[in-house]
Amino acid sequence: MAPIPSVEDLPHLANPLEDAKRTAAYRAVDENLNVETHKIIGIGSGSTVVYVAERIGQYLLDDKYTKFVSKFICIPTGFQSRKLILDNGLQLGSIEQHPVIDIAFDGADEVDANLQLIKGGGACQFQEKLVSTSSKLFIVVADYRKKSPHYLGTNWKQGVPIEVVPSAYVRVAHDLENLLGAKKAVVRQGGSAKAGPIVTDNNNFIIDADFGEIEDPKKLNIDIKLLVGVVETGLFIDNAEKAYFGNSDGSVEVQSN
Ligand SMILES: O=C[C@H](O)[C@H](O)[C@H](O)COP(=O)(O)O
Repeated sequence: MAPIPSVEDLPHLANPLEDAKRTAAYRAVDENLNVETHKIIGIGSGSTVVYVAERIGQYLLDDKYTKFVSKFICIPTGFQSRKLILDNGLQLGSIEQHPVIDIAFDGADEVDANLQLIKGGGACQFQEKLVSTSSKLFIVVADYRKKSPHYLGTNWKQGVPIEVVPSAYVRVAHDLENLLGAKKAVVRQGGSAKAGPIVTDNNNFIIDADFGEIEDPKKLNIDIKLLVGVVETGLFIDNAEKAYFGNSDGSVEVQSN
């Protein structure tokens, strides 16, 4: 058993960007997780939420908190997330068993001034949105690159990730470009890791649709959802409560509505 290390005392990681992610994630857990009242915990996907799971694992190892954290049930958002939960000694549960979640933590690809998000850079947005919208509290953790200076689509240039049924990818790409005005809508390929499209944890494809700067993400989200063949968009609207951004100087900026 070991007491939780304070963020300030931690040795720097080799990569300053990882330091920024870790500081944001640790602060977000320390300031929002209530080990006595929270029990069902949503764990997102990506490289920043790794530090959320790590921090919660540190609470598990601290005598003061073990009796609470050992009773946590953590709800994953995909294969990587499940492994994060298990690797940190936490109890794994399912959203079928726990459709109401107390608090969820996850990363983001971009955050605008209204706390609207683009997510899905890692192709996990369907289960992430299922968990984040089933949670009473949803906290975003990110590094400084993710805070948009303006609209969504300003810094994140890869397009809005959209999960689609594989048989519908041609139709959805056509509709995104011809009905909704996407500059381009391209199926995400596996590159050198996999010949052909990547396949999500839900056995679907991802289309990345470039809409440039998105002035009205709420409307765009609805318009995309109405297209036949769309499973879920990477636009997370009116969902996040707060966002923690780790900066390269070790500071953390907190955005809330
Ligand atoms: O599909 C992946 C998720 O939406 C991630 O949370 C998002 O891409 C951010 O990932 P990272 O924390 O690695 O920047």
